[in-house]
Amino acid sequence: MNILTFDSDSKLNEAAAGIIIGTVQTTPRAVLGLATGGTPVGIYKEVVREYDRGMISFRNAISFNLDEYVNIPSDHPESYHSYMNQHLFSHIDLPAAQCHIPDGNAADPDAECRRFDALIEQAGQIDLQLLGLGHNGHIGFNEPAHALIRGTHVVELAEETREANARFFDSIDEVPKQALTMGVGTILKAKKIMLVVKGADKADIVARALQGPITTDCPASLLQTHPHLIVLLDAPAASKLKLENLP
Ligand SMILES: N[C@@H]1[C@@H](O)[C@H](O)[C@@H](COP(=O)(O)O)O[C@@H]1O
Repeated sequence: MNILTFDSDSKLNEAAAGIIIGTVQTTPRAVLGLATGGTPVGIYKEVVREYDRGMISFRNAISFNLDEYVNIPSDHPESYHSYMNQHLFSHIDLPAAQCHIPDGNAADPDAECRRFDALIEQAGQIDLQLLGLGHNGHIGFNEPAHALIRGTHVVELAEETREANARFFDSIDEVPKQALTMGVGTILKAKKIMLVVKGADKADIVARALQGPITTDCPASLLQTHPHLIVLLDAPAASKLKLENLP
């Protein structure tokens, strides 16, 4: 595990964007696993800035998003389809046919999950998986549970997750109760994982995820088992790590 801490948001975003861009530049048909939420917004902005400077083309890349809410129209401003278009896809030359996000409105959600997994399988391994971290330790929308699911599946969102994401909606009643999410098995199969966490409110969960026991109660703790995990933290998010125990 490689942990990097940053004293400014812009340096963190530049470093994370640099890792994404480096992967696309050095991998012939790079397969990117992409994330949503507040954390990656500045990273995508930096990627777009480099794209605008002519530093990178995504023409040959393929992307898979981690998750999508169930039952909100894909053009709803808070759907992850809208998020990705707004923050990344509409600004770069990644062909629409090569961007994959689970369809939260599929008539048969289980079939949609199998379709999504088959597409990932066909594309080969994910070269770089970008991850944020939920306050309860979720990755994608894999919530704490007795057992975690390997592939893409329908998940009931934890109340704390709905409360955390209510800031993006007019009220908590509008936050969907379910989502489709890539499973932890797929996430852990990525060749490289980049976990990005910002803010003092995540300091406790960062310490649990990276230095606590490996347990399904904190799905992000499974990342400790990954051979190529790079963690980018701002100083507040890193503040509860025990420096003497850093790997
Ligand atoms: N499903 C997403 C996750 O992929 C994200 O990493 C996490 C943290 O989000 P944020 O970056 O807004 O704190 O919660 C969301 O609900």
